[in-house]
Amino acid sequence: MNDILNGLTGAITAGGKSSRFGSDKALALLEGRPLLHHVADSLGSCGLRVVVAPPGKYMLAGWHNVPDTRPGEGPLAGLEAALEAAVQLKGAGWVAFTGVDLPRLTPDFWRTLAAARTPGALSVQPLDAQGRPQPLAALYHTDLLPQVTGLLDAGERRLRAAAEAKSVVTIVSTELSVLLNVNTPADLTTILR
Ligand SMILES: Nc1nc2c(ncn2[C@@H]2O[C@H](COP(=O)(O)OP(=O)(O)OP(=O)(O)O)[C@@H](O)[C@H]2O)c(=O)[nH]1
Ligand SMILES: [Mg+2]
Repeated sequence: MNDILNGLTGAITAGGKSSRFGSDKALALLEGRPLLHHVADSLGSCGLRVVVAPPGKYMLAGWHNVPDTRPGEGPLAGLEAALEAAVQLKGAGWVAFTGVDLPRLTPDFWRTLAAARTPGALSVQPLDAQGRPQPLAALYHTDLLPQVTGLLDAGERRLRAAAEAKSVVTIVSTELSVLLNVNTPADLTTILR
């Protein structure tokens, strides 16, 4: 089958400390499976798949383990590592980028983002329940890599700074529940309600 996701690199940034969760949330179970596996399933059709994490920390069959370029510096640094890996392993193109803690993402969510790309766009981001772009479940083009590196070198750490507003396409997600984000144990309980 010709799946639009096949042309994308799927990337999960998984180098966080889970300080609010209290234990490694990537391995926390939802419906009997680790959050990391739920997220990985949503990106399973991507032609290349990378997880940015310390070497050997997670075992994901079919995924390349890529180490952080700047360990502990947050998800913007995780994006830098993911874009670098995508360029090295596949060449220039689009990366579907997310974290370990959005377990309700689906392949169709990513297909909707992929279908919304426009010429000249460098990122596609869904609007959350508050109408704000959610940069942790978004597409980024590898052309952003020099800019992301420059931002990090200048001290920027906010993921939402990765792409300028004029190069971001935003989409209204029909199913906002796909963006449910687990930061605390209570968030996980809420998801199950
Ligand atoms: N590769 C990488 N990923 C990171 C880093 N910091 C956070 N992340 C990931 O970014 C995503 C969203 O971050 P948070 O929700 O803040 O997760 P966290 O940093 O583990 O949790 P807190 O310590 O509670 O903030 C998660 O998938 C984290 O694993 C980092 O330094 N490197
Ligand atoms: Mg954090």
